[in-house]
Amino acid sequence: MAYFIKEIYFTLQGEGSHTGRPAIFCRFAGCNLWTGREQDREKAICQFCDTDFIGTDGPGGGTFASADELAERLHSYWPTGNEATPYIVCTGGEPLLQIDAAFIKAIHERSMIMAIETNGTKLPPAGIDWVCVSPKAGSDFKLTQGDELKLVYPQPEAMPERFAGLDFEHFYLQPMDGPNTKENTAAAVQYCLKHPQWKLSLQTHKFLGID
Ligand SMILES: C[S@@+](CC[C@H](N)C(=O)[O-])C[C@H]1O[C@@H](n2cnc3c(N)ncnc32)[C@H](O)[C@@H]1O
Ligand SMILES: Nc1nc2[nH]cc(C(=O)O)c2c(=O)[nH]1
Ligand code: SF4
Ligand SMILES: [Mg+2]
Repeated sequence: MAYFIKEIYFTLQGEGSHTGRPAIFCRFAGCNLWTGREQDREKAICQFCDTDFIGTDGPGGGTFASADELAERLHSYWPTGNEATPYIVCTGGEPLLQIDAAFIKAIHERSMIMAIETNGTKLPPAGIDWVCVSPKAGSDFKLTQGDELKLVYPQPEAMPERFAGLDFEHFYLQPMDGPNTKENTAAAVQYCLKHPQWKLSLQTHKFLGID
């Protein structure tokens, strides 16, 4: 199977449990909750997306003919001469529209760790090492277990109470970035203080000025 990749880059994980961890980002093209075109945003299921995931034209992007070819390319982004195990974050767009068993196998054959960021509308194939689920209001939410649930806050039809009982190790609120970032951040802080099951996730890469 071919894989359509918007961009590949090496940076620090900016969000959630692994904030600060060096990671190779593999951004899959395409999403099932928005076309990615500005003129379609208003009628999209997910309307607050901060990401360009259309096409394969970003840095390191392209069409990869096989799982081995993509895994090999990802591996080449890890700095040589150190002991740490390469850590890959698959995101998008929606990575579970494309990730299959062959790709997971190709990652593990090269002794790399595979994490995903997903909207939770598709069930993942077995074997992914770290699953971060970020539910979206109005979507057909299916993935009720994983390592970390990272809810963008606030979403009136997807408030934290709906997700607090699900099978995750970590529960995060991530303030919705946009015209009301400051108010959303203050509201997320207040929610966490009242409901300490939830922790705050900030998009640290945005204020660090890294990708
Ligand atoms: C661009 S999405 C790609 C992965 C997947 N489609 C998803 O939604 O989880 C990566 C992460 O960014 C979050 N995100 C997107 N737009 C955001 C915004 N405006 N403010 C805060 N987080 C946002 C998503 O909820 C998700 O956790
Ligand atoms: N540094 C950095 N960390 C991230 N964590 C999740 C991201 C994403 O877009 O999925 C992201 C991103 O775009 N950049
Ligand atoms: S589901 Fe994820 S990639 Fe798709 S539009 Fe929403 S935030 Fe963006
Ligand atoms: Mg991002």
